[in-house]
Amino acid sequence: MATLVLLRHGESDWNAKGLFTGWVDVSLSAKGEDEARRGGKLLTDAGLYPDVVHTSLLNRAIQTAQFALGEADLLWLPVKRSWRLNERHYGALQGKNKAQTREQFGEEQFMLWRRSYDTPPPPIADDDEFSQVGDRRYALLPPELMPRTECLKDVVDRMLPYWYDEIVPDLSAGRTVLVAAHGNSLRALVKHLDDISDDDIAGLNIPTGIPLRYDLDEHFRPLRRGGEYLDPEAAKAAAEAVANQGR
Ligand SMILES: O=C(O)[C@@H](CO)OP(=O)(O)O
Repeated sequence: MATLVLLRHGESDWNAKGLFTGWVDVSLSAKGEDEARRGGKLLTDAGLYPDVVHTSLLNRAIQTAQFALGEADLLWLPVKRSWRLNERHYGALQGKNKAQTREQFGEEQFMLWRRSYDTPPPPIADDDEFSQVGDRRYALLPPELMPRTECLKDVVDRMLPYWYDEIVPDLSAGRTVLVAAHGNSLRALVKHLDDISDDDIAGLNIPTGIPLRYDLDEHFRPLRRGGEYLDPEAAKAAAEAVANQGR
């Protein structure tokens, strides 16, 4: 059996302001820092000690791992980072207010962009203030892989190679793996793990800062579908709050 722990970053400054964030590199809010520390405490309270951590290239996930691992006295852990764990690129919606977008385009279009499996928002222009073109952290990314927008299906497609090539080898070596990432990159991973249909994934929301534990069988499939949040009640309330953003 292998153990995987998924951790969505704590609340970011833009989560607090209700803005679409995607690849824009915002920091944790003070509340988000507290959530991340609490996530670390939940790990130690559960006796869960990761051996390795994987993060996206975005500060809010990196900071969350740091705060959580600091709390657990595990700052020394080996770490791997990849753009493949980044948040979904939100295209031209990056930097836009969710409630205003919903008012402007209507509930149906808002939800299609936000939660449908295969409808990406319009692409972002390279000269948009919230474009990542030219960002040094993606300098080694082949230009044809640099997204200008993504739907969840695109995230599944770019995340899965990292799952198979980098995370599964750690799990099969017997390591407990912590993945600190984002609402939509973790939805992509949970969709794969729990084999959730393209339609049903629209209803899945991941709360900030609450570790989600998966014990996996020899085929790296969950022993228990849906895994187990280390604070299930708080996770349920927080997932509902995520679902209701923009309302
Ligand atoms: O703005 C974003 O990048 C994401 C996560 O915060 O938002 P949503 O939950 O609306 O997909």
